[in-house]
Amino acid sequence: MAPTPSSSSKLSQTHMRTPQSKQRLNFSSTRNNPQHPNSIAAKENPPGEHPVEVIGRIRNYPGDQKDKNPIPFLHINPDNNTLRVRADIGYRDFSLDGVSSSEEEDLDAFYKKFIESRINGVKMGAKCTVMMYGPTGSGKSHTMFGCPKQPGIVYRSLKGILGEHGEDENGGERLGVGTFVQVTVLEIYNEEIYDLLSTNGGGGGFGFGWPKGGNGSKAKLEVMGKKVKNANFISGNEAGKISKEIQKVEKRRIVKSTLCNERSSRSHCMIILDVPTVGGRLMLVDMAGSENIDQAGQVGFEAKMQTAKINQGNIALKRVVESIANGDSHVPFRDSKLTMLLQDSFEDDQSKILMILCASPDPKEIHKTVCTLEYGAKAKCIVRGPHTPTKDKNEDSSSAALLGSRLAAMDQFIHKLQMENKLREKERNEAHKELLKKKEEAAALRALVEGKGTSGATEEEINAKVNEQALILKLELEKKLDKCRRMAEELVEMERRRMEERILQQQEEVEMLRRRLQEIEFELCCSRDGRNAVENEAKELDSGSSNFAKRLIGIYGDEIPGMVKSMDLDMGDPEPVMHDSSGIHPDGFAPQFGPKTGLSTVYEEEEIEEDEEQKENEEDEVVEKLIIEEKRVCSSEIVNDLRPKQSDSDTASSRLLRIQNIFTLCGNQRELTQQISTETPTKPMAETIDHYWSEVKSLDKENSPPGLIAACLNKKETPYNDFADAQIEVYVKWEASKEIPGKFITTLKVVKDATLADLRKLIEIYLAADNQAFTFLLLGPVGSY
Ligand SMILES: Nc1ncnc2c1ncn2[C@@H]1O[C@H](COP(=O)(O)OP(=O)(O)OP(=O)(O)O)[C@@H](O)[C@H]1O
Repeated sequence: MAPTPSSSSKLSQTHMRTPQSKQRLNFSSTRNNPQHPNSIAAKENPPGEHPVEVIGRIRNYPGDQKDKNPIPFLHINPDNNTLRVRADIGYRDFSLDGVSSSEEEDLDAFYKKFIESRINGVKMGAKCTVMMYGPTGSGKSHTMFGCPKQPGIVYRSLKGILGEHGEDENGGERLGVGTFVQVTVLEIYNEEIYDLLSTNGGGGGFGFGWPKGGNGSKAKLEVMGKKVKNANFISGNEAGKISKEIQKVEKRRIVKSTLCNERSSRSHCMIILDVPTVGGRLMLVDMAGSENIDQAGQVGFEAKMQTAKINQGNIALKRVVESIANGDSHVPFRDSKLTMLLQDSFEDDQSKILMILCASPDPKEIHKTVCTLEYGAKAKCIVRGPHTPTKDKNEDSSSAALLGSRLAAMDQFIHKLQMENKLREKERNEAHKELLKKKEEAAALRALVEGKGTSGATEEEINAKVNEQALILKLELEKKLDKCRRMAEELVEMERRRMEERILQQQEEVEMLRRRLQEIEFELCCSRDGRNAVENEAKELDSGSSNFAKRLIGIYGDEIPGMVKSMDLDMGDPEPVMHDSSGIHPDGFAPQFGPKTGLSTVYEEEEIEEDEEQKENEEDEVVEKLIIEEKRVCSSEIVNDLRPKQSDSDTASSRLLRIQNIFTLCGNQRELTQQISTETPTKPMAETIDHYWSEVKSLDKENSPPGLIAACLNKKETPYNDFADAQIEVYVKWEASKEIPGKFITTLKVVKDATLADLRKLIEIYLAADNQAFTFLLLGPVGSY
């Protein structure tokens, strides 16, 4: 912690002596007062000077009180130096060095009128003490510190010494390169001195009356002689920065609400502003309110004691002033900390004191105002006596001490400047290096840009290149597309050829089958009609496949005995005709034929009257439609048994009869099948079931015959035996639609409970055309044909 210039120097502490400490100030007694024209001193000695100047400052009415008191009791006389206090019984004039009303002169005007000249003196090395004296609420702090709109004397003085931006206020030449100030801020409270710039709290706090949000406890300082020891200070040459610091610490002052002032300063505040380069010193003292204990309205012993202690400084100062003014041999400077610190201000003949007496215009405050003015008038009367040789001798030693102090402060400041200079030098070097680096980077970038500019292509060239590349890519793409197209065409062609080959192959197979069929038919004819017939058939077969169909008609054209000729009973088709057990068709069409092996399904041609060419074509179609499968042969006896009796033309009764016959037939067949199916189903049988299963799978289940589907589905879960048990074989002959003419014969397996509708569905599946209409012609047990 750096000491204040005055306290840091041991020299100043030990050797500094108040020049006039051993010499009484001449006071204004008539006898000794040199100002008095009749005084002896005036005759013998040159007139002494007044070390204390007194200015009256009348604050404006607080709030709306002005309206309530239209007639002011304080009146400034035209000479501007006399203040008249009016009372009911008369008036009293107080002669001062100046009077100012804050209503007429704001702080700026007041500063310029009464303070500025003294600050200029400090700048030149003079010493000046400005102290605010007056009762609480009279505007002391306001005048000293001001308000945000109007800076007080403290800040204006700083600006006056250092200038706005480190230059002097008038914007002229600075007072040498080393013009700076050192500022110490002290607070005297309860007869203790505290360092408001200290934040470490070495001296402990008060615990009473601290302002809210204070920066913690303050350091307590000791007084050595007439100076404080180890006080912190702010040094610098920028008024703004220092002002900000003072503003901060000023808030740390102890304030308290009193009857007289809501935020009453309960302490004396002393701002010591040294200008080491010239030895100037400005002491700004904002004194606590000068009211007495009762006026302060404090209650309680402790509070009263505090008020008493606060007043101790005021009372001591009052006594000092009176003592000096009276020419007493002893001036009680040491009665209070305040007067100890102000001793130099009174005794140093180069020091001037400006006492600002603050007064309120409120008539209620008249008593305090009069007291204050009386006090000021006394202080104004202090006259500093002429110098004596002894004093000169003392002055010399004092001057030496002062010089030593100044030199120490200068050394300190120079050291500080050197450090700052080094720091700035370092920053400058770093900035310079950074600048060089940036320059290099900029040069490199420039070179890059320039290089690109010379070697690079123009925009048109770049565009042309891009277009060229795009064209190449497009051509390549088109080539690839062509290739793909060709490949696809080749593939299609290949596939087409393969399909053609397959068709040819299938045609060959069909041809082979046709031939095989012819052989079978031939064998069949041989077995039935004998050799001649066989020869005839062979001849017919040789003559073309159309004869095959013709022969089939010959063979199967008649209704098979025991078969039902059905006209789709469910759909109201023409009624089927039932054969009698003799196997004779009602039309006399159906011939008898015995058990036989052969086709389960054949296509019957009805008309073979067309010309040869047409016949050949139709034969080809018929051959293609042939479905050959192995067929089990049933005995004709069964058919005979199952065959219904000869039907008559009575439609209703014959229909009922026929239906009954069908179910009888189916029932008989079921019995037969049950007998047969005790054996394990043969492979063809299993294949047939599989065939139906695959057919049924492709069906739309909702529209499928329930019995059949059930059977087929059950077949999946049940073994063949069970499935065979559940089925019977039925011989069915039907006629397809007119679009696809022809008759079909086949044996079908149906479930035992199947209805004609189921059978119809089965045939639809068989035809693989759901929408294809057809008509039942015959229905009967297997082997009945
Ligand atoms: N000239 C003025 N113009 C405007 N307001 C003023 C003026 N003088 C004082 N005041 C206001 O009056 C109130 C009391 O003033 P101030 O605190 O300066 O009195 P004080 O003499 O310092 O009192 P204390 O001794 O109790 O600290 C403050 O709110 C202050 O702003």
